[in-house]
Amino acid sequence: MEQTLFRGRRERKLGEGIAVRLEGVRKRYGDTEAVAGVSLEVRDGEFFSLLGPSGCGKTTLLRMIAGFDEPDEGRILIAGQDMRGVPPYRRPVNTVFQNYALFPHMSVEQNIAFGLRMRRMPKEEIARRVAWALELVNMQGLEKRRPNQLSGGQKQRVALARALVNEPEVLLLDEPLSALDLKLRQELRVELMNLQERLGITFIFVTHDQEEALVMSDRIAVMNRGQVEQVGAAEDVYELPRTPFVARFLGDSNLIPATALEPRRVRTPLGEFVLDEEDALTPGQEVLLSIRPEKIRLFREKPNLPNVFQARVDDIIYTGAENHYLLEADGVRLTVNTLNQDILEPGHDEFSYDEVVWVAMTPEKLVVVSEAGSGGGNGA
Ligand SMILES: Nc1ncnc2c1ncn2[C@@H]1O[C@H](COP(=O)(O)OP(=O)(O)OP(=O)(O)O)[C@@H](O)[C@H]1O
Repeated sequence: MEQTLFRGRRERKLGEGIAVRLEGVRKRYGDTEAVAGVSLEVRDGEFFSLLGPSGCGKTTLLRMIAGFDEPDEGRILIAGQDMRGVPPYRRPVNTVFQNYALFPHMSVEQNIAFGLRMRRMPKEEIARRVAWALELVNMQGLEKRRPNQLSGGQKQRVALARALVNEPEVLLLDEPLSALDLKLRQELRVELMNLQERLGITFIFVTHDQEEALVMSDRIAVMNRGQVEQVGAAEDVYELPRTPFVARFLGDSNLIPATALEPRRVRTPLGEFVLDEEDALTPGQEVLLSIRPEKIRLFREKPNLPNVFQARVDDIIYTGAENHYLLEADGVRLTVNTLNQDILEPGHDEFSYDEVVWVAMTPEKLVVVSEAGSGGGNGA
């Protein structure tokens, strides 16, 4: 099995084993199928994210791994053990919640020590572990404070320390950064990543924030309506989305309808395109093609490239670091993002309103996304 992953383009070696395995897990609340058949494997030492919009079933899935809820169908295995009927406190996992869930009447130290006291650990061992956990999250010196004397970021550090002090095999994190402001969130992202790398604990991280998932994760499972639509390394799910939902949810995407003429040749409203696609199409097949706004290239003169056509600049949005061009061609609207960067020749991308430009779509950046639910990249 391939064990080398890249996070932020840094090579990471993961363990051989499977920390958490979900097999056909389902959960229904009345008429709502919150989790609709999820199969996944999370590797030992992996930073794994469950990413999806509100209501897609992320929290329900996490709660079932933690043992706060049981699946209606399917199995959850942690470190190879079937968890059916195993209560939360007997599972080798701990959870960090969005709202910290600290005990308000206890000091930082007492909050962190609570789980260890419940397990009747000797006093010296508790003190040693609490000191270790405080140092881990940079909270030394604040051990006597109460939660209401802490900032949001500090509270979340205490919540993290309280979970880590139990030395779980798997740490479950349910939107732990979403209550914090952007700057703090960005700082804590880096801290969390470093901590995870240092401790080697498996993290399962729930978020609806695509950037957070892309930055932090070894792999991401993109969820929609109780199902996993695609699993892969950040670059894979971003560069090669397999469903229209994944293409739209992770960043912006241009979706173009196409009909296959040959396995790697399609007809679109913009002309005939060649594809560089692993899985060949059947002639007559109707698909959607996805291309990211920053992968489309614009030219003044007709370039000698495949998949070129002309379009009119309908609107230009200046966002500081980028220009967003809204193009119109044969009834299709496209968004193109270009960087305003000094290393590029001046004037290379300064197109004007109503200008007719040449557009090129590199075959390897043009991805076939099958309709969701039609077998377009699932689970495991
Ligand atoms: N205890 C419950 N009783 C009834 N319905 C529930 C319960 N818990 C969750 N649901 C429903 O199940 C679906 C999935 O909810 P879940 O909380 O897992 O989604 P989520 O992806 O975590 O969303 P969010 O990001 O908003 O927390 C939703 O439609 C939700 O309303």
